[in-house]
Amino acid sequence: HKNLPPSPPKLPLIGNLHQLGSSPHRALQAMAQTYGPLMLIHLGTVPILVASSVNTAKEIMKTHDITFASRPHLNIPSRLFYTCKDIAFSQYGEYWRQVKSIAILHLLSNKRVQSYQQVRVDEMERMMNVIETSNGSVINLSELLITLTNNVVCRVALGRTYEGMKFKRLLERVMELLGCFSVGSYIPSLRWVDRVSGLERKADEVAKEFDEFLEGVIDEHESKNGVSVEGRDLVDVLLEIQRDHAKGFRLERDMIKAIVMDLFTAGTDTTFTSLEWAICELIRHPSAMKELQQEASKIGKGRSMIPEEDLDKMHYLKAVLKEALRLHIPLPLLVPRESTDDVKLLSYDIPSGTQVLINAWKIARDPSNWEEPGEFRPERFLNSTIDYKGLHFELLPFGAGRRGCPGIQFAVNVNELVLANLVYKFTLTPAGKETLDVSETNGISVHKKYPILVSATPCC
Ligand code: HEM
Repeated sequence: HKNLPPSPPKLPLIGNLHQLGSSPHRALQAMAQTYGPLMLIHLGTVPILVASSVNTAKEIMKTHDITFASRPHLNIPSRLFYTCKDIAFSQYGEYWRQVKSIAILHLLSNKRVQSYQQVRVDEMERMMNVIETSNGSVINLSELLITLTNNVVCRVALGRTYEGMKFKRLLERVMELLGCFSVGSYIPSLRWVDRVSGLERKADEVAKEFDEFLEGVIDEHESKNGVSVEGRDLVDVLLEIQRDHAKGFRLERDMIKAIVMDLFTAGTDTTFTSLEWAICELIRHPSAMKELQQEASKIGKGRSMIPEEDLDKMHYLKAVLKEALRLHIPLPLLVPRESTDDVKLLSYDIPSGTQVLINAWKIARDPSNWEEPGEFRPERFLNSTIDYKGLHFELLPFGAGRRGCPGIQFAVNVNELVLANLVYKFTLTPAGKETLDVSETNGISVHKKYPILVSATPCC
């Protein structure tokens, strides 16, 4: 006798799986037009609640946040993250609380993020030098931005950079696998499909390679007894907590590796993606680019770079980054959640154990929340109090509530510094149509399909 939310008709065994296609956030947007802002779809035999409006997202992530604060146990994340001993995929409870607070205290708090200012400046300058020495020939800006975000996270978490394609390719493969659909997670009787298709094997191979890399990092830290190039880094802190058994919390080696791996996958890809989209939209909108360059030269006043202290005066810069995050939410369906109790949502009965997706992408492009939602118009944020920190449910690129992203400040500080200085120092001219193309990749995070290729000439 339960009053369940409306559901689209489903096929036996596969449910609505066939309707999701390669771009689930778009398919779910279309389904919500018919079935409403709170619908219950079925992926295989698993019911999934999909929220697609400000009101329904708020009910889940604010009113009933604690009920929806867990994550479902999924096959691929479990294989990659040491049976979900990381932060993002671990179930709600004491373990998650402990590891999240360690990551915040030692890596992501405002104070810690401020302390990495020199690392950001070094890496930004290093990138500017590469651009400068290109002497106007075509460069792959996307590639440079990935290296920059990777290096920043490596230096503060691991104490030094690990450059080279092998590491970058490994991270890419983790993100690809997280975006793959595991049949066995949704149709238990077809678990064998994941084995036959090679998905489980690929996940195990990547997990093994990452594990070897992380073992090397930990050995390096143990042998130098905690003194790294950058001073005390996150791995040093985690090893210290492991030795001390602080507050009776036992941090095992697998947990350390899962936490570090999580921060890489959650932190580098999303930060790079949002910066790449912002630059792409600026190149596509020369008047917005001009406005931002004028602001940059006013604040820069002919100095060699715009320092971080001055970024707060750059209101248009902040508006550009917000607008890019609105139009191109890096994780369009956020990270799946799961309820841990029966709950009444609006007038519907939602049973304990229901998986939940929030279609933040649809909400950020909903004409009832935004004027001309498909247009890139940074001005809309100039006289608006709407922010992305999880209090305004029309803009949720970082999620909200207990499971909201703890890395907002980390990402924003990198992106503001790099974008401000890039447009301050260079005029970017696109090389070829694909740079302006807004096609997206498929997967858990949505990238620009084609890299940004530009020639850069110094601004006088
Ligand atoms: C523009 C950049 C970023 C975006 C768009 C982003 C987005 C998100 C989203 C949507 C979630 C899930 C929120 C939810 O379920 O409500 C999340 C979780 C998380 N993010 Fe970020 N993130 C970014 C940068 C970072 C950075 C730089 C770090 C760390 C270095 C980070 C670490 C995490 C972690 C650890 C979680 C899991 C939180 C939990 O489950 O309790 N993120 N992020």
